[in-house]
Amino acid sequence: MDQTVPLAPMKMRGKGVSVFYGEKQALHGVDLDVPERQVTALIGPSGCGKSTFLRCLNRMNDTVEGARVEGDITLDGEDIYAPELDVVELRARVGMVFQKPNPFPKSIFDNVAYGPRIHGLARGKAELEEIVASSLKRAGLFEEVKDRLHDAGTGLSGGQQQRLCIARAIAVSPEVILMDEPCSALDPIATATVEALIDELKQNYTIVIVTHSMQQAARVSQQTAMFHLGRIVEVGPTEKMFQNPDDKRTRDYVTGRFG
Ligand SMILES: Nc1ncnc2c1ncn2[C@@H]1O[C@H](COP(=O)(O)OP(=O)(O)OP(=O)(O)O)[C@@H](O)[C@H]1O
Repeated sequence: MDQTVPLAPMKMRGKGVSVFYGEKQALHGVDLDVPERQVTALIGPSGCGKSTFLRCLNRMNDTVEGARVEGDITLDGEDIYAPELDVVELRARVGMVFQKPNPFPKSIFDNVAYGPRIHGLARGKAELEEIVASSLKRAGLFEEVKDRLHDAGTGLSGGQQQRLCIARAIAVSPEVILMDEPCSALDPIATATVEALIDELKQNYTIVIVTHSMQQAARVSQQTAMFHLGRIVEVGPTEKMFQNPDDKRTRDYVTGRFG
């Protein structure tokens, strides 16, 4: 089976990835390559391990008590589980946007400035302001908030909050952005705005998105991986996965017949 989308270099590679939560094995030897500057969608029925795999890509499972990860995952060929690797640095390179918008209880400005401040990315006030403005612009939010940057981030609408969280992720110049059902708490209009943004962001970032919406996977991704019971049953170019999948489980799932 062809596991890759042709011509794109691989930004991240997972090989034989298994994850255990205590005694329970949630992933069984998953292989998945993530092409650079493309959107990879992870799909599959609830509990099949999509979020678990996503969290392996920036070692968020390290924060889950009792979780153990086996196998190899590389970023630009570097082992992200190497003992000497700085996890804080890794999470700046591989950022994350969660299901529920989770702005800090701080101003819009401070939400975006948070990462650059802790990573020492700005040499002064003007540079920090520039990073905040450009991150908000790239997240498609600047025009809506430019006159109230010092208001609370939590006062924004759900869709605006999610774009604020995307701006916060972008502000530390990540290379990869992981998104765990980023639109599940949003209405259709805010969803369309975030999807358009994802499409634009792929020019500069590699994106991996977990989604339950088949329409969303089809609209935003170039590569799709179908998970089932902790394994990948099929991975390929999104168009093929939706129009002519090899595996019956993929076919049933993308057409809504999965029982
Ligand atoms: N912190 C945890 N402790 C114990 N088991 C967990 C934990 N997180 C996930 N699991 C289990 O691991 C399996 C995979 O879960 P995961 O959340 O990765 O699936 P998913 O495909 O993302 O599901 P969903 O689509 O419902 O979000 C499930 O059986 C789940 O119950």
